[in-house]
Amino acid sequence: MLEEDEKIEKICSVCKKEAGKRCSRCATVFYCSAEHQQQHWKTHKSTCHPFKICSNEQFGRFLVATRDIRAGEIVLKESPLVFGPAQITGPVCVGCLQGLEEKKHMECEKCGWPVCKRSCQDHSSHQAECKFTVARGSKVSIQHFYVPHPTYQCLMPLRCLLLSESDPAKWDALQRLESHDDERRGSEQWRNDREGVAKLIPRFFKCENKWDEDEILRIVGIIHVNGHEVPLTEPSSVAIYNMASMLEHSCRPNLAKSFTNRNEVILWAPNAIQRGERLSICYTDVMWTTGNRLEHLRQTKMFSCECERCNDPTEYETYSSALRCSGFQKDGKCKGYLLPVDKSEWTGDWCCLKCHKEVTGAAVGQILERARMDLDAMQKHREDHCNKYVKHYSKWLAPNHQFLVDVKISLSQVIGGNNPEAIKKIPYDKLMNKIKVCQELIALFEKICPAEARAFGATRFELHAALAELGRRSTESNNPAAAVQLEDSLYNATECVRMLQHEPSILMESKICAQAKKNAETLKALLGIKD
Ligand SMILES: C[S@@+](CC[C@H](N)C(=O)[O-])C[C@H]1O[C@@H](n2cnc3c(N)ncnc32)[C@H](O)[C@@H]1O
Repeated sequence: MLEEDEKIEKICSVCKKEAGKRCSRCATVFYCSAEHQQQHWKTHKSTCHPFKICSNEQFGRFLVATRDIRAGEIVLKESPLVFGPAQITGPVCVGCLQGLEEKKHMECEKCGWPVCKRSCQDHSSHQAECKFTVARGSKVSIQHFYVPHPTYQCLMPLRCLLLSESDPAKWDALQRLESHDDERRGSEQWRNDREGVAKLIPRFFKCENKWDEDEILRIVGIIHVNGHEVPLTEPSSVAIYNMASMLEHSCRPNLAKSFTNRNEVILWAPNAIQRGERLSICYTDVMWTTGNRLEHLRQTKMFSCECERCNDPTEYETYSSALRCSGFQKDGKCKGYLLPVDKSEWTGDWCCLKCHKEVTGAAVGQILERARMDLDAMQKHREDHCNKYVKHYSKWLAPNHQFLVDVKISLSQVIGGNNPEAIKKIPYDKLMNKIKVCQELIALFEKICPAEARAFGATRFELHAALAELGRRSTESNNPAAAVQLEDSLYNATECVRMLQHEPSILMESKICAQAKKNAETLKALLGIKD
């Protein structure tokens, strides 16, 4: 793809004469002189990205790096085309989108939609729907605050539809996004959207002839396929971006996603990316098993993932979706792992990679369902519950299985994590166990999700804290290993900061990052390291 670039005539974007300079930020436009480059910057800066848009039959549009991207570089920072409440949500403030409690809210003076404070009724994102609601002739009246509210399902689609009048340029960009209209038609989700949105909007807003059902359903499809969950409010909200919506999915993506306090998305590269590589994010949860990821992508994004990770049932020999053969055999001796007989059929029969015994899909399903239910029921903030779960399900699940990893992440945080002093009081074996759990998690993340910045950041923080405590104890007992342990702690604190540097101040991760920064300074002083 990029070889074609080499054949492109290098012509100055300003005077169209032969050009010897290339824009170093995007590597896609040329100039004959520094003056012309400077002159062109005003127009060029909005499209100056280190990637270009490509497309093919299978993926539609996708983004490809036009130059080498350094580890840590921001690849794209973008404001949303539109943002609003999630489809299934209790009442939230229509200005800032924060959740509301029954007696602690007010109503927009013009239209009646709930807001948390007066200034929120003037929020720009509420204006078009406010006018539109006023036009229906009566104010909205939200009465029930503790259940998902049906009218809220209409809000995000309405915000999108009203862009055609309030912001035609954004409306055009929205129209170009994939809706999977035909594939969605007839599905359970589509039927719910038809009843809950496409039929409700005309009825509720008294606008029978404004949009037809198919038009509304197409927009709902665009929201499902392209919407990003934004975790800045409680409950989370949804935003649609223009460029970011063109990123393809991979179950081992190369970009990390974060948000600013203003709902901008930040896509950055935790590790270096080579020119010509395709840029990707994960549309589902990278920690899930292959079966769960595939199913979720099929249901919500309408495609069957064929990425490298999905094509390798061992998932880079981590066996993250595997079960243990021993759990299903009477003698319990076989140490092999079970994986599906057919790698694209995760609900079919499974087979042991070692002894080749087969287990029915139903038996596998039963264990997974039980493990999932116990996971939902347990108290993850309790170390004893976590240990009990890990001990019990290690009989059936491979050590890197989604459910065990979920509990091990909790365990890494709860061991000595009650308060800043708690780690000083835990016995040596617990401290070593915390270190072991963190190291195993990091080794797993490096293989299956090297760009999962938040998981890395949080686990690096726990590991740094445990190693600092180990170093402290070693120092007290004159153990010569102390220096290495403290250096290792410093390395993990620094990595934590690197991974969480783009997290917004609203989120806990940003506080963890700030604490890691402080701790790194203390460790440097202790080790006599100067910047
Ligand atoms: C958010 S959109 C990405 C942009 C889209 N390709 C476009 O042209 O607007 C998501 C859709 O892109 C396609 N897509 C993204 N990643 C894919 C992948 N790994 N394999 C197949 N299709 C993919 C699917 O059709 C998916 O529903």
